Amino acid sequence: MSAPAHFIDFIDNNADKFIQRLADAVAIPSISGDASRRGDVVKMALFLDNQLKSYGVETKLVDLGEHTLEGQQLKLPPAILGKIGTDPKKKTVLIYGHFDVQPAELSDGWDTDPFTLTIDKATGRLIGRGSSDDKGPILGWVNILEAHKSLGLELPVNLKFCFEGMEESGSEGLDDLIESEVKKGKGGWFDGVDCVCISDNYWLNTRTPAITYGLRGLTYFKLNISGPGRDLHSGVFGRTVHEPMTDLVKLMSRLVDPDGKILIPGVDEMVDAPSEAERAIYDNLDYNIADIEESAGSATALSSDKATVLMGRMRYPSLSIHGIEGAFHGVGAKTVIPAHVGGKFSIRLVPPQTPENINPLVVSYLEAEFAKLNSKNKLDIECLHGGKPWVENFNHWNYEAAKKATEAVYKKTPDLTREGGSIPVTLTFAESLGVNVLLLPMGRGDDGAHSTNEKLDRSNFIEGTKLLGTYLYEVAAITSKA
Ligand SMILES: C[C@H](N)C(=O)N[C@@H](Cc1c[nH]cn1)C(=O)O
Ligand SMILES: [Zn+2]
Ligand SMILES: [Zn+2]
Repeated sequence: MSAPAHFIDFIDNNADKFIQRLADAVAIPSISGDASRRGDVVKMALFLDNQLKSYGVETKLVDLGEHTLEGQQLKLPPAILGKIGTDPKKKTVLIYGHFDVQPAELSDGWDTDPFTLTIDKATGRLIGRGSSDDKGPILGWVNILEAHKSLGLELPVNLKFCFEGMEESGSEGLDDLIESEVKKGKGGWFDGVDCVCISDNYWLNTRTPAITYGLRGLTYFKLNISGPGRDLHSGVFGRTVHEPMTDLVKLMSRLVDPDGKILIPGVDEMVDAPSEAERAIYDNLDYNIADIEESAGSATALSSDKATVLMGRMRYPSLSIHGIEGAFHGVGAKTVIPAHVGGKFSIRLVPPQTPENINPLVVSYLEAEFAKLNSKNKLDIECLHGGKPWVENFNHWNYEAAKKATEAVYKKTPDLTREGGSIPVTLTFAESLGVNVLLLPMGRGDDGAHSTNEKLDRSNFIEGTKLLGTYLYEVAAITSKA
């Protein structure tokens, strides 16, 4: 059963209205990692809740409790649970997405205000923070709901929704919510779910749609080094006291080599080498070094071998150094010795790695390396958040439906990929609901999620909405035959 032609026509005919809705969403700076923006994350939850309700979804906003951020005790933004349709003859698909975004400032190097959706008429790019990650995809689902309500068309499946506002900050509170709903059994919100679909990642390149069966996990650290009672004058105290920044830079330099090799003993070693057959999967993907260099904006790939680069993203761990809190970073030449600095790095994890088996290796290595510095400063190691990796069985009707939908909308066979990023809740859904989970991306490999000038191409938003809608029809068609 392919999607009805009038559904597809509705999407084409209402494209400008859908883009305006995306502009309204992008205008809310729902940055979960910034305490001063917490009100905006809540505003975004209410915006989305209102949209869902207006197209017939029964929703509830769930209070997830409190957490500490930047030394403040804050209420977590509510999660949105929704449902529409209870036909026992239909499959029930659970849709997950997130309405929070990464931080963005014009001064980071954006060409336009990150929270004003800018439409580049020449390229069709819809530029703004969250356009691709993940406001465009979640509004894709809203577009589908609007189309069905306006056309008086019955949805081909029952839908449940779980949208959160903390994904970019470790999905705090969400696992507990899912587990408590699952414990309720029959009356629980997720009761009766047959499969999960998440649209929150990207194609490998700019040409070929993808379906995704794996995500890396994550463990995120902050190394706090403190010593002097306050910031000091380097002319007065240089070569006089142990300097936190000097210790930190030394420690951070011992984490990873410039070629990506992780220097913490036992981390790289935990992952097996690929078989010839597995290597062939990467060799055969529609991807080349130019794709990564184009999306990175530089000719700096770690290897000229495509399979090596792809495996670096999909099936090996990686360690990235993100920044230093408390370090002098402004303009000018301030001659300061910072008193406290916090170095931030994270490790992307692949099976069998988990935060539980990796964190002790990280902590004992850093403590030993710090001891070698003979510094009188103090080191405190904080793990900010983490999540486990996930790999799914793609020989399942859920993936078959996504493949058929991709072929129907894009007239192309999708790349079958593993994503280098992380969505902590994915494994929780897979394990606690015991159902198949699929990632069906909307955006392209050069969207620049988390980066400056993040964009979603107009065609990806519109064709992507058709793709997500068609997928629901394909789920209904395949499972009615089974
Ligand atoms: C893949 C997804 N769209 C995403 O961007 N996930 C984030 C999750 C995260 C964890 N800490 C901060 N953000 C990612 O992979 O970085
Ligand atoms: Zn993200
Ligand atoms: Zn995301």
